[in-house]
Amino acid sequence: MKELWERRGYGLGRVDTVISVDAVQEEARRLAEQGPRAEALRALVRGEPVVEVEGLHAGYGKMEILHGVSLYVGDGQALCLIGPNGAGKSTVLHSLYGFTRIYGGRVRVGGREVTRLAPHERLRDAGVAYILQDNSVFPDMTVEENLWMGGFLMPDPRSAREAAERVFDRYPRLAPRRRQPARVLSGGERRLLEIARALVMDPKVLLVDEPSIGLEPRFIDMVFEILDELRRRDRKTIVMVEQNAKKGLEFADIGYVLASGVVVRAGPGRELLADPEVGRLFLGG
Ligand SMILES: Nc1ncnc2c1ncn2[C@@H]1O[C@H](COP(=O)(O)OP(=O)(O)OP(=O)(O)O)[C@@H](O)[C@H]1O
Repeated sequence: MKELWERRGYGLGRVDTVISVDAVQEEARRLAEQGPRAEALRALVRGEPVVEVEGLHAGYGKMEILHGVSLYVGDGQALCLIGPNGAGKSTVLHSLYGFTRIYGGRVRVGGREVTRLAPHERLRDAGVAYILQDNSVFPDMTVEENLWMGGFLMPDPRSAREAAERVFDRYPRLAPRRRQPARVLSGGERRLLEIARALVMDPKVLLVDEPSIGLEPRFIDMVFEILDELRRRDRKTIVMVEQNAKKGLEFADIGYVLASGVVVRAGPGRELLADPEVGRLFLGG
């Protein structure tokens, strides 16, 4: 109790806060007990997991947001996290990339322990790339400069440019725009550029935060087609958060429902989609 109190950073003497911290802890424990066991989550993976999260307690500063999250996803598989606002979905991605403080548990990628690695080490050494939610292009840089930025951890600028050329070859739609500032791109092209930039380092794992946010339907379909090809053809492992639960679960091999920092349900994406309880809570009945 004292430890959680300190993690949450509350001052002494606030009896109401003591009760609420206890309540949070109790609620998380209750939800976790009813939720799926680690073995059941592990069983959703084909073969060896590429990403393995075990009993993760993580948050920001002294505020614990995830209360013992386990997560497994394999080669060429996509896992989609859904759940209410504030459930901690983005915090799971942040923790996989090294943006959070970890209080307990561990994260392994490709069999390698990365729990304590910084984001740049996870990208460079473990092949984990993070595609931010919403507009993260550098608007005043050209399209090709944006792509070069994706190779900022490469040993020299030439390798970054060569890798960027390979990405241009793959997404010819970007090539005619290469010398234009990224700000002139449409919303869909920007999202494509964000994905393309993450691919410059040829990562194994793609963390994708809200790929459909702010896009028109035809661009949403384009983005999911690109992700599908990356999963099937390139055998990338994808962990995504998606507010559009229907779209996300239709796409994902594995779906997790997160609530109050705990995994409360999990299953093959389409099975979860058909789950009446999930439908009632997230799909409007
Ligand atoms: N960088 C941060 N620093 C401090 N607290 C944060 C930070 N990012 C998120 N939080 C807090 O963590 C909790 C979980 O937020 P998170 O964004 O992970 O939830 P989410 O399930 O992704 O929600 P949403 O669907 O609204 O994006 C919230 O209480 C939020 O205020």
